Amino acid sequence: MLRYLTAGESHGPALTAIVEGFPSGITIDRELIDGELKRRQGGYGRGKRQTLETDRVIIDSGTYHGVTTGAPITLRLVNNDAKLERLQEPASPRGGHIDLAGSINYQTGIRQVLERASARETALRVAVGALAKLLLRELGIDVIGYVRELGGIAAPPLSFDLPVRDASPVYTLNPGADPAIVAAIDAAKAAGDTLGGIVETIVTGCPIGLGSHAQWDRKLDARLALAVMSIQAIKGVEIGLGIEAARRPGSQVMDPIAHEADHPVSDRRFGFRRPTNNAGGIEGGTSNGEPIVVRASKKPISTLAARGPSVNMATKSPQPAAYERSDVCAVPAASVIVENVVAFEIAAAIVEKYVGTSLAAIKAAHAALHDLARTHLETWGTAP
Ligand SMILES: Cc1cc2nc3c(=O)[nH]c(=O)nc-3n(C[C@H](O)[C@H](O)[C@H](O)COP(=O)(O)O)c2cc1C
Ligand SMILES: C=C(O[C@@H]1CC(C(=O)O)=C[C@@H](OP(=O)(O)O)[C@H]1O)C(=O)O
Repeated sequence: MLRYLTAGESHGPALTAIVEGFPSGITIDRELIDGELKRRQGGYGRGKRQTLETDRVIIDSGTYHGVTTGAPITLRLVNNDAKLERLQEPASPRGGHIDLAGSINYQTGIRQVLERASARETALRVAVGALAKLLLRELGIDVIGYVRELGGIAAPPLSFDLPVRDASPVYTLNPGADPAIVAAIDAAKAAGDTLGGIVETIVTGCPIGLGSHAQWDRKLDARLALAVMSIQAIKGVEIGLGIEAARRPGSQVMDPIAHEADHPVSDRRFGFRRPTNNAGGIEGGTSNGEPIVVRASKKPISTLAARGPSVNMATKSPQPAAYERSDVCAVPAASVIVENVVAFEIAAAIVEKYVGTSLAAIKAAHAALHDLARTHLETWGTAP
């Protein structure tokens, strides 16, 4: 079983993740992991904090001469802005944050709970997902995330007709990338407000048969939804058509099935072709070989420079919500986070399916199960 835990506070000395069950034999590609961390730090609308941090992964365990051993892998990120013990207790809780419910739940101040709830933790989740990508790429599985919509303005969708890597670079919203969206972020900032958006992740190259229909907690769509929904500020998750499916008749939701007799032996889909992908690559909790499409809505950031109404925790009298500094928009960052969180869940499903302790074992099982499925189809109806 591939799993991980994270630890660390936003302004503590460091953030740590322990990844358990990661197979042996995979060469650590630091450039890939640090590249993902850099992508997460980018995007138009981020606040001052990103100018202070330079996220680079430190690997404290689980490798030997740069190759994974199968032992738990410790990933660490240093916080440059480490000042936890010097930070003051906010006088008033911020709506949209853990501040009120968390300090009652844990009987602490607001600082203790907000530090752990902070999306600073998503840096670790990206590092863990990037590690997972090192396994996925060995099997030809690619994961890409991008922005679909920001502040209600549509961004160009990714074309399904092109190989995913060539179709579109990640939509990072550097200044000038999309004048309408950049202007909307600038306007929100000037008003002391913030913007949210919709991000999408597409996984290509998945074998048929990740997840299972047989039990609720083994369903791949359910696992993806849990993982993505757990990301700070994500408020909705869809697979394929998602919510839109409810508005259409069945004939416009169900993906027809065809078969192409003339397909290569290595074809992941054994010649089966689907002209549409409304299911988003998952039917009955199981990957069906089509691209997996996960969409998520990210709420606008709740900490407002214009300071929303709140109350003083000591006197209970009205006092605007606390404000120190904040992002105005972190939707591009969310696209990178969702992408890497999805990558991890796909890798976990791979490790589970192929019961793999090593990369070699996973590759052998991958090939053997493909052959088994092909024989199953070729001899269909002949077995007693
Ligand atoms: C990449 C990223 C950056 C974020 N930056 C901020 C921020 O600067 N200020 C803030 O108030 N919330 C920020 N958030 C959102 C909060 O972490 C989140 O809303 C809060 O922890 C409450 O969790 P919930 O919205 O999931 O209920 C950010 C979220 C993400 C994904
Ligand atoms: C540090 C990160 O995001 C932070 C997430 C966050 C929050 O409340 O979630 C609040 C801000 O932190 P600070 O108060 O230090 O400016 C963001 O900068 C990061 O993404 O690396």
